[in-house]
Amino acid sequence: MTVFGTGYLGATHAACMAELGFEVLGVDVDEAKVASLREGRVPFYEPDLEPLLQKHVASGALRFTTSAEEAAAFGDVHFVCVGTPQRKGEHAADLRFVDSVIESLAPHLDREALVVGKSTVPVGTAQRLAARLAELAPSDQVELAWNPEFLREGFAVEDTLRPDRLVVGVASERAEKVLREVYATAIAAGTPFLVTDFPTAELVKVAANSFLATKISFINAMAEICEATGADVTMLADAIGHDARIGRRFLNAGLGFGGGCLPKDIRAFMARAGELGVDQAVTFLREVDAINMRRRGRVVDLAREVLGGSVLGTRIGVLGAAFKPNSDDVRDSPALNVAGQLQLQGAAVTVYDPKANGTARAVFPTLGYAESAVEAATGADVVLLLTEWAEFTQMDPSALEGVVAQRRIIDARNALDPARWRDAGWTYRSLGRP
Ligand SMILES: NC(=O)c1ccc[n+]([C@@H]2O[C@H](COP(=O)([O-])OP(=O)(O)OC[C@H]3O[C@@H](n4cnc5c(N)ncnc54)[C@H](O)[C@@H]3O)[C@@H](O)[C@H]2O)c1
Ligand SMILES: O=c1ccn([C@@H]2O[C@H](COP(=O)(O)OP(=O)(O)O[C@H]3O[C@H](CO)[C@@H](O)[C@H](O)[C@H]3O)[C@@H](O)[C@H]2O)c(=O)[nH]1
Repeated sequence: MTVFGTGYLGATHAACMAELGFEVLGVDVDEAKVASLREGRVPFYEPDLEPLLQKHVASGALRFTTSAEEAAAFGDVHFVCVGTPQRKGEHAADLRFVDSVIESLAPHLDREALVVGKSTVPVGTAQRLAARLAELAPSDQVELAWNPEFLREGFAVEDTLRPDRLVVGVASERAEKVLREVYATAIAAGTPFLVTDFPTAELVKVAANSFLATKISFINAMAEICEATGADVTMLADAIGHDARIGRRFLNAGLGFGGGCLPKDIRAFMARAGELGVDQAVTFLREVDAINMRRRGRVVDLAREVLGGSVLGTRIGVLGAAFKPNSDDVRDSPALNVAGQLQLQGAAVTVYDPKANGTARAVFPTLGYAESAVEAATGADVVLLLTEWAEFTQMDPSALEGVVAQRRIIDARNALDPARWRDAGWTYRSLGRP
């Protein structure tokens, strides 16, 4: 089989398919990425992925190329894992990479093949691509299926090898049969395997991400109320989370969601609903987005408040740049956004992230970068915890004693024990906790 796109999703999928016993060819247009993967080096940080890559590159089960023609000849199942980012200045998804895979692959498909979309796309895309595939492929035994992916960064390998469900949108029993063979290991282990039509499969993905985003913004809205009343949003989340119908997961209030998925997916969903004339069905997502973006401003305001009204000329130590821990991904990162806003307002900002300094520097070269939490906090008038890496949440306040200029900390992820910091003489502030 082949995997088009070897980013966070595709590289993981390719390595995991090799782990399941398939011969896999990864395809990417980025020559540097392909060169790195060929040497067994994952060009981003994802726990557990590199050993898997190295094992299967070494055995020859996993190879990489930049040639779509080579891929067409290599396999009968072709996964599409390329990016579908937000279009510049718009809410809609940019589908040019998905389109280009079909345009480059289809003309070489001269025998039976199944093209399986995994990228997150607006509903209706699969039907359009299936028609294009039929137009371009020399063989009439070429078909499309849609198999959305639900993996989380930081747990990508585990989620791929042991998914909590598999969803396949198919147009024929033959396609279903092929996908049952591909996922035989997970199915045998009891993973629910849901067979749907194209639009349902596409919608399952955006509905799931919309629900997760809504859950986070719901608790962040409660955090705003807690701040106005002196209530504690963490205890509130614990209490409502005990209701099994609600559940405690994804109720961590704080700086809100970012990354390459939730923000752009809810926006693309709104744009698509607008095109379909059903925008009213998802106008609540506008509020979900707005609540989420307000969290970033709230942290900047809190920093200003703690610093006596202005950040101008102050020194700020920032812990975390990635959009979440255990990842080096800084796409739409709330942490970097806050760091950038504070710098724009005149603070000297020094950032430290255990894995994301490099990716952060590439998009935000003007910020200061440190090699450790202590270095970032050196001389700081306030320290901001913006990504809850274990390295930060387990830190003892004494580690920064005598390092900072002022013992002030803003815990924007509600990830520290307030008593521990206050008892050590720190001014501790968080979002939605007294
Ligand atoms: N990152 C995640 O956790 C995750 C999880 C589930 C779904 N998704 C979805 O998967 C898709 C990919 O996301 P990602 O985070 O891996 O993106 P990414 O930007 O990390 O990777 C995309 C890759 O596709 C390559 N590419 C572009 N055009 C190509 C072409 N014509 N042929 C071959 N390769 C090409 C790019 O060079 C890049 O390496 C998106 O639709 C995303 O919404 C991502
Ligand atoms: O209680 C919570 C949980 C998460 N977040 C934030 O939400 C964002 C997204 O987190 P998470 O969903 O864990 O990360 P992703 O790797 O982006 O995964 C989401 O997006 C992927 C791509 O579509 C999907 O496959 C996954 O199922 C979906 O969880 C991050 O900024 C988190 O800090 C919170 O603020 N509070």
